Parts: sequence; structure tokens; C-alpha cells
Amino acid sequence: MAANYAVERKIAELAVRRASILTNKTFHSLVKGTVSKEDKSPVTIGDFGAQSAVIGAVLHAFPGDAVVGEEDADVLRQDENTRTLVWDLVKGAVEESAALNGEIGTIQTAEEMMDLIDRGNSEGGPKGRIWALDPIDGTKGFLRGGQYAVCLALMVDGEVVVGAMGCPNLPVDPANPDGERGVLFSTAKGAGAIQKPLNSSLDVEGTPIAMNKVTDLSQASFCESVEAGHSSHGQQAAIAKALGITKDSVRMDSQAKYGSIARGDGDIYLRLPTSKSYQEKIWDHAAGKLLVEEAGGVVTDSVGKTLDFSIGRTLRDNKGVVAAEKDVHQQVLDAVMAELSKASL
Ligand SMILES: Nc1ncnc2c1ncn2[C@@H]1O[C@H](COP(=O)(O)O)[C@@H](OP(=O)(O)O)[C@H]1O
Ligand SMILES: [Mg+2]
Ligand SMILES: [Mg+2]
Ligand SMILES: [Mg+2]
Repeated sequence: MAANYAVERKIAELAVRRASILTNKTFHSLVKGTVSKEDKSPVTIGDFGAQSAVIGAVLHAFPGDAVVGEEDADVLRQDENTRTLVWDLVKGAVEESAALNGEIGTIQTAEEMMDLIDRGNSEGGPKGRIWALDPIDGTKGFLRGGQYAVCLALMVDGEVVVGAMGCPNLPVDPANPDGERGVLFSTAKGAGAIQKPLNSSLDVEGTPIAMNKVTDLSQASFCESVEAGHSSHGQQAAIAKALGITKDSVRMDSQAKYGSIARGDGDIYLRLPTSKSYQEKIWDHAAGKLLVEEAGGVVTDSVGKTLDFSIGRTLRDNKGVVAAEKDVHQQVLDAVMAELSKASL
């Protein structure tokens, strides 16, 4: 029988939730407060803190696993002020989440916190159990008070089998954008995808989510990055036109885009390379791609190749992302390839 990874999925949910408590606190105490938005420190502090909160939980449950994490602790080891700021936040979030989250391991000292951050140093690869972690995805969104996500996935022998994503600023009900915010998405291969409020109690199962069935592509809507440097807005607009789509695309930071289309709030996510040399990182896509697949979608790169998570910390053989409901993915991909063939990239 295929493994169902139920325990890993539960731990991933709890880990991401603990880190989301921390990032939320970081935003309210630092970003909104005294630190200027041009200053990188609040997001750095949130990144470090979230990485230790997640890796601490993952390794408490699965001490033999490896982790590919976006950050490392070099700066913290050199800069005592930043270290103290991060440690205060981590201590607080670990205590606060203990009651909500059950036993997912404590972090006792600043030293231990830094060691946990540095356990994210795996090179990835095709063998064994490796977690991919983006402690704050959408750092620019985080700083603007917009969308960001704490993203965690488990890969086994190079294949993504579990994904969890905390989106503290995403409305629980997309039809009620001014209502409660904070969504936890989770998925495991073959088991579907769910969402639940980030602050749900432990026994809440969550609501299954599914992509929209698109019967008329001209009525579809796109999600794309806010950052024109991360995905070509001009090419996206040309592709929309070629498909007869007239709705404005929804611009959003982070893997919240994958979560949004997975729950039917938008239909297509395009990420169109803006440079030949940029290599997409596995932690920017692992959790989101499984969420979309388990909600009825297909995810490829911009030439139709599956995303290959087995070759290291990056997706170096892939270019961009095309995510859409399975029955229309090929049609979208054809339009993408036709448009990109016009460019000299
Ligand atoms: N030139 C580039 N092209 C594509 N993605 C890029 C990029 N430069 C940075 N990124 C990635 O884009 C991610 C944000 O995605 P999005 O644009 O969808 O919000 C960033 O994650 P972090 O914010 O975790 O650093 C970063 O890894
Ligand atoms: Mg990222
Ligand atoms: Mg990040
Ligand atoms: Mg980054």
C-alpha cells in the first residue's frame, strides 16, 4: 500500500502554523512600528525566526530527515542585536503556540535556534526524505502588509508528497475579503487538498478545496506575481489576449497564488521568466505545486516539462511555471509557448 504521510502532513501543518504566529507578530511589532520599510531587517528577522520554528518541529518529529531551507544563520552568529531580537520572537512564539499546537518540540536557547536554522543546509537531490522550506515566501508582500506564505513540503526520493502553507493575510472566505484572515492549506499525494483557518483547534479537519472547472477559457482569470522582475507582465497580458481573456489578472505575492487557484479563487497561475540565468528555487514551488495538483490541476514549466525537484536546491532545468485546471492546461500551455517563441529569451 502506498504511504499516506498522514503524520508528516500533520506535523507540517503544526510547524507552519507555529511559524505563522511568529511572522504575524514580527509584522505587527516591527514592520508596522518603528522600522522603515526600506530596511530589510524586519523581514530578515521574520525569515530567521520562522525557519527555526519550522525546522525545530520537523526534526523533533523526524530527527533523521534533511531540510533544504532558504536561509542560514551566518548573520545571526555575527550580529548580537539581531540575534537577540530573533530569539525573543522565537521564544514567544514557541510558548504561545505550545497550547494551540500540542507537542512539536521546544527551542531552548539562541544557540539551538541558530543550529536549527543551519540544519536547512541540505543540497537536496534524488534520494531520501528531504523537506523544502521557505520561511517567508513573498518577502516583498510581507513588508507591504500584503500576501506572503510560510511554505513547507516533504520530498521523498525527489518527489513532493506533502505540502503545507500558512497564509496569514489571506481571507478565509474569498467571497468575504474583509472577513477573517489567515488560511492554512495542506495536502498529501493522493489524499486531496484542504484549507482551514490558521487558528483552528487541532482536531479541525479542514474543508476540501478544488480548482474551478473552466468550461469557457475566455471567462478565466489569471494570478501572477506583483513583481515584474519575477514574471513578465507584458507577456502574460499578450497570452491573456490570445486566449480571449478580458478580466484583469490578480497580482499577488508568494505561493498564495497556488493556494488561491487551488481553491477556485482564480484559474491560472503563470510565471514567465524575465532572465535567462535565474534559477527557480525548490522552496518557492514545492508546496504550491502539490496543492494545485491535488485540487485538480496540472503544473508544468513554460515549455511543458514537469518541475523537477530532484536535482538540488533549484529547479535549474525548468523555466517558469504554468499552472491550470487539468482539462485546460494544454490549451494555456500552447498559448504560452506561442508567445514565448516570439521572444529572444
Ligand atoms: N528574477 C526572479 N525571477 C523569478 N523569481 C524570483 C526572482 N528573484 C527572486 N525570485 C523569487 O520570487 C519569490 C517570490 O515570488 P512571487 O514573485 O511569486 O511573490 C521570492 O521568494 P522570497 O520572497 O521567499 O525570497 C524569490 O525567491
Ligand atoms: Mg520564496
Ligand atoms: Mg523566502
Ligand atoms: Mg528570498
